[in-house]
This record gives sequence, C-alpha cells and structure tokens, in this order.
Amino acid sequence: MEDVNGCGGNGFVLQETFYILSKKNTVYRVKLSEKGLSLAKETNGNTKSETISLDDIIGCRCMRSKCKPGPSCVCRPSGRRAVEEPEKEEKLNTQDPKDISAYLYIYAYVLKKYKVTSGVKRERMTITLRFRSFDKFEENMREAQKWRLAIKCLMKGTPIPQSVLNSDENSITSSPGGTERILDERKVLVLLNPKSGPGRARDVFQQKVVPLLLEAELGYDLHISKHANFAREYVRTKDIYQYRAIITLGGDGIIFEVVNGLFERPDWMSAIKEVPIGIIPCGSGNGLAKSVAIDDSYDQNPVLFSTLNILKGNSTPLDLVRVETRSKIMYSFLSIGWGLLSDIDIESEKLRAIGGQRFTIWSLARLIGLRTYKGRISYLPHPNHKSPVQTTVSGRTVSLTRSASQMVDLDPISENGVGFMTPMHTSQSMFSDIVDPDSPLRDLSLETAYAKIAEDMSPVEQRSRMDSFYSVNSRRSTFYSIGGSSFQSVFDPSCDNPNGSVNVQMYGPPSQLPSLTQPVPESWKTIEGEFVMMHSTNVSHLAKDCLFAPDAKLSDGIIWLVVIEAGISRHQLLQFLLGLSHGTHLNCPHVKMLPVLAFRLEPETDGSYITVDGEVVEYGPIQAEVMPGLGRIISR
Ligand SMILES: Nc1ncnc2c1ncn2[C@@H]1O[C@H](COP(=O)(O)OP(=O)(O)OP(=O)(O)O)[C@@H](O)[C@H]1O
Repeated sequence: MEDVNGCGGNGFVLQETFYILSKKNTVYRVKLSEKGLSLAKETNGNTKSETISLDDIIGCRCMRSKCKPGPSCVCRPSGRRAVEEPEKEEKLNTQDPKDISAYLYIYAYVLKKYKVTSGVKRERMTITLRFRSFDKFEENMREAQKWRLAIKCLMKGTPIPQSVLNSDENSITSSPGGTERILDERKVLVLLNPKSGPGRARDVFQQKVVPLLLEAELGYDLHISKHANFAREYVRTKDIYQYRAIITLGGDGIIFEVVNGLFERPDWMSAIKEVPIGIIPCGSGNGLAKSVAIDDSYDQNPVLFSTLNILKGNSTPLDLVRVETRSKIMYSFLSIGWGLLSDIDIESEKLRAIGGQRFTIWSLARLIGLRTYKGRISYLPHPNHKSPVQTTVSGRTVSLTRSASQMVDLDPISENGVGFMTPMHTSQSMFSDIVDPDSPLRDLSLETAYAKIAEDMSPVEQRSRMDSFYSVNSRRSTFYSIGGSSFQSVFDPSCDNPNGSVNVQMYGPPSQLPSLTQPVPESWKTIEGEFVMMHSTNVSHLAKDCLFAPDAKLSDGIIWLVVIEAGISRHQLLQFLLGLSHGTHLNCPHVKMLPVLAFRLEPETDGSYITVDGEVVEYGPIQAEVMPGLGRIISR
C-alpha cells in the first residue's frame, strides 16, 4: 500500500520523548500516526498508553514564551502562565530571549462516558508540547511547526510533504507562509442574524464559536445582517469563492435567504457545489440544524455540536425543493404548508414576546375554533416508497404519462453531476459542554530534558538536542485573534436593499413539471375536498422539537407530504399536535403521510396562509418538485 502520509514502515509519522519536570521518573513517548496522537506514559517500568483520535482533534498552534519579570520561565512545570500568554508576547514583540522553547498546543474535544448517568459528552482537552531540544529558538520552532503541519495534513487526509518531515533549514516549515501554502487556508463567511430567536446570536458567536475557530486556526469574515434579505443580497452579489463555506448564525429564515441568494447568481451551479452551507443554530425553530444532526447529543449543546461539524468541514448533499407560485420561483430546504400548522405559525407571531409557548396557546385556540379549507392537492407518488402510515387516498387515479423514475433520470442536475457527490455522514457523537470557564480541563503538559547527545542519534538529532514538554494550556489563549479574520458590522451600501431581491432573476435547474396554468399530468393522484391542513417537508424536523417526517434523510429524493382532510375530531387533532415532538402524530387516524416527488396545491377558499420554510408566500396555486441532492450542507 502506498505510504501517502509518510508513516513509513513503523506506522507513525513522528515520534518524540517528553518529560514532566515535576515527575522525575516519568517519561512520555509521543507518536503521531494516521490514528492520532499516542501517548505512552512510562513510570518506574510501568507503561500506560492512550490515543487521542485525529477525529477529536480540531487544531493546533505554535507559540513562543513571553518575557516575564523575575527568573526564567523555562522550568515552570504547570506551565499555565508560561503558555497562556506566548502569542500576546509575540504581538508585543517582547519574547523572552532566555527561553528558546517553541510551544505546540493541540486542541481536542474528546468523548467522555459517565458511569452514573451512562451518558457521554465532549470535553475539551489541550496537550502542550514544549520543544527545546535545540539551542536556538528558530530550530525549536521549526520542530514544533513540523508537528503542527503533520497533524494538520493528517486531519485533512492530505499527504505530508517530505520536506516537512525533513527538519533541514530549507524545509517548508522554515519559509514564511510555507505551511499555509500546503493547507487550504480559506476562511469561512459568517452571516449572523442579530434578531433571530432570543436575539443572542452575537454573544453566541463571540463567546462560544470564536474560541473554537481560533483553536482550529480557521479564519472568518463576519457580516451582521442589517435587515431582512441582507444575507440574500450578500450571497448573490459578492465573491463567495474565496470562502470554504458560508456559515449562518440564526434560524431557518437566514438559511432560506442564503439558499435563495445562491440561486440568484448566474453561476449558481458552481456556487452551490463549491461553497457548502454550515449552520450554527440561534433561531427559534432551527429545523434544518436539528435535521442535519439527528442524534440526542445535539440537544445537549447544539452550538458546540454544530461548530465542531463546521471545523471538520465535511459536507453532504441536501435535497432542495423547487417551488413555483403564480409570480415567483424559490428553493426550499424545509417545508411548504397550508392550513392548521401554517396558521398557528403565522398567527401566533403576535405572541412572539412570550417565547415558544405561543405555539401551544395558539394551537389550543385553533383547536377550539377549528377551520377547514376547500381545495385540491395533486401529487406524483415516489415510485419506491409507500406511505409509512396510511396511503389510501380518496382521490382519482389515472394512467401514467411519465413514470417517477423517468423524472429522476431526466433531472438535469443529476446529469451534470451536481447531486449525490458524497455519501451522507451522520454523527454518532455526543456533546454536552462548550468552553465553560468553570469546567475542569483535562490538560497535559510535557517538556523535553536538557541536552543529552546519544551515540545512536543521527547528525541532525545530535545538534544540541534537548527534550520537549507538555504543559497546561489556558483558555485565555483561545481568545486571541487569528490573523486575517475580520469583523464587519459596518454599513455595506451594496447590501442596502431591505426589500430584498424583488426584481432579481432566479436561476437554477429547469422544472420538469407543467406550468401552474396547465393541468397536472394524468399520472398524478388528486385529493379534492375540505382540508384541515397540508404540510410537506424534505427533512426530518420542522423545528428542534418537531419530528415531522421520522424516515426522512437529507438527500433521499423525497418530499414527505402530510395531509389531513376534514372529518378528523378535535381529540384526534390534539393527539396529532401532541405527537409532533416524537413523530407519533403519524399514527393518528385521518393523517396521511405521502412520500412524493412533486405536488400541486390549489386552494379554493381563503382564510389561511401558505408558507415556504416558515415564510408567508402569495396565496394561490403553488407547486413543488424535489431536486435530489442539489444543495450541500455541512454535517459530521
Ligand atoms: N437585522 C435584521 N432585522 C430584522 N430582521 C432580520 C434582520 N436580519 C434578518 N432578518 C430576518 O429575520 C427573519 C427571521 O430570522 P431567523 O430565521 O434567522 O430567526 P428565527 O425566525 O428566530 O428562527 P427560525 O426561522 O428558526 O424560527 C428572517 O426572515 C430574516 O430575513
């Protein structure tokens, strides 16, 4: 097998011996391999080993010690002060000339199991390696940089250049910006809605997200949304290719803006393919964020969970739904609704001040004053899926004109290779705690011994070789800025269109359906009559506590359409509403779940709302068709 990562025959890339000054009889043999960082602790002939998985490591940084009053800081075993300020020292240009050590900080978020609760959570861990084997700072720094770059290459799965592993003076670790040339150092674009949810997105970003971005050395440009459609305009008009991803901090509304802004670009196809969307949930619903991370651990700490996903940077295809109304085309990632649920969502807006309880109160109000609406719902069933609950539809069925599978084959996006690029990743990890100032950190600090020239050392190793050390890290170091990051909340005239993209052209793949003015194909099924509601989704969760389509996957090519016709009792409807949080609503009588490829709604009576991803759209006929795997979303 080809040795792509420079592991050689012995299975590891780098190895070094480290010491803890306070424990004279303890030696650490540290090895870096494709699996991670292995630490073998040898004390009085006993060896204990542990490995920190590469999957758990989010980044590493090199720093130099700061000048301090009093005696030299070289022998500071706890290392807390010695390591918490080195970068600050670099900035102030007050490096300690007596300390020629280079420090490498490795940041990991490791899964911990708890016996009592039998739960698991992520704990932050910092390993500090102090390199002081050489008698010049530059040489020690080159050694630290070699480890840093090797770790980063392994994390990204890219080959480690041989020049990195050769610790000679001309190696890439010695040249300014050399390491950055190897790694993809593109920043992320952060679009933050300060008005989403309880209005804490700014604090969440500064306090919970920025520290992790710094640890991972992931630069960012932050833009704070000034008004509705700011993010949409920004994405439509700016150079987004300089970013590795667009990160939204807000709810589903700002994601809707970003998705539709991308489709307003003439180069929409490459924009969508090359710049995935990442979500850090700060809204009130956060349906897509929950759907991306469907495991219980997400609920313990959604921001940490989502941020770690973004740092890993894996993206996966996401189904989008092309929606057509009489006057507009838009792309939906979440839901299309009419009747009860849309009415509750929109009408309860006036109670927003009371928080999430507005839904409960308005649901009760709507149960008492139950309304039904006349209309027609036509749909093209998915060829490979039957309704998980009740599929009997009291509509007319006529002969096929084009099969569902033909429709998928004809999808121009699939032909162009935009969709289905990677398998879906789902996280099995459990997280619980973010960088909490009061939480105990399980850190490890080691350092090398003084010069000790062994006979069997190579000429390079024999150069004034001392050893290196691990030391405790301080959280404070994570709050220093990354070079190149910028924060922009200033007024941007090019994004000053509060009305959004009123006259902007919408691009995107052509529809495979007849236009709204033409009849639906005869292959479709139709239900006609009085309805309590119709609501569709293409992901599992409409909101963090609403498991609407339990079987939905991010790119299953299915629109999950739920229809409730008139005739359902108030008691059954109450069961339906109560069951939404756990997905048991589908067991209620009169509730039909239809897996479809496309549908059309033609309302005949007024009084309700039609919503797309929670936003009200014009009332009237609307049709939707799934675009399998058209979007890309960051997931684990
Ligand atoms: N500066 C702003 N002032 C007011 N509204 C804004 C601003 N920036 C964006 N918006 C609008 O706020 C709306 C709601 O935002 P968002 O979805 O992020 O939060 P939310 O409604 O609380 O969350 P969710 O959609 O998950 O329920 C969006 O439609 C967006 O267009």
